[in-house]
Amino acid sequence: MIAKLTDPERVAAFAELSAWQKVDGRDAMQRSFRFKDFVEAWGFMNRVALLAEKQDHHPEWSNVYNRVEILLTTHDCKGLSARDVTLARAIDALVGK
Ligand SMILES: C[C@H](O)[C@H](O)[C@H]1CNC2=NC(N)=NC(=O)C2=N1
Repeated sequence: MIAKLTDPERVAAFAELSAWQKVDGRDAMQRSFRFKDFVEAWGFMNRVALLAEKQDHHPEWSNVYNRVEILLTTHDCKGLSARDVTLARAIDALVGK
């Protein structure tokens, strides 16, 4: 069973992943992305989907035209874990931050 992040790990994670925000009422992190159009947004989602499969860790997300909302949390521990940090880092690397 994967462990939830400790308080110091949580502080470090949100400091490092500064584009990600805490979520009201859930132990999760979220980030919004905006692209030129749907094709760009969909291309990004394809890349994230491949990362997620490779990491066996899957986002909760939605898309409206050129916007993509991603929420990361770990269902296995009902909260944030190191898996979310790893996936968030990889997603940030896809968009160059
Ligand atoms: C069986 C499979 O490895 C698990 O269900 C994985 C798949 N993807 C997952 N994704 C997320 N976000 N949380 C999980 O706990 C999780 N568990």
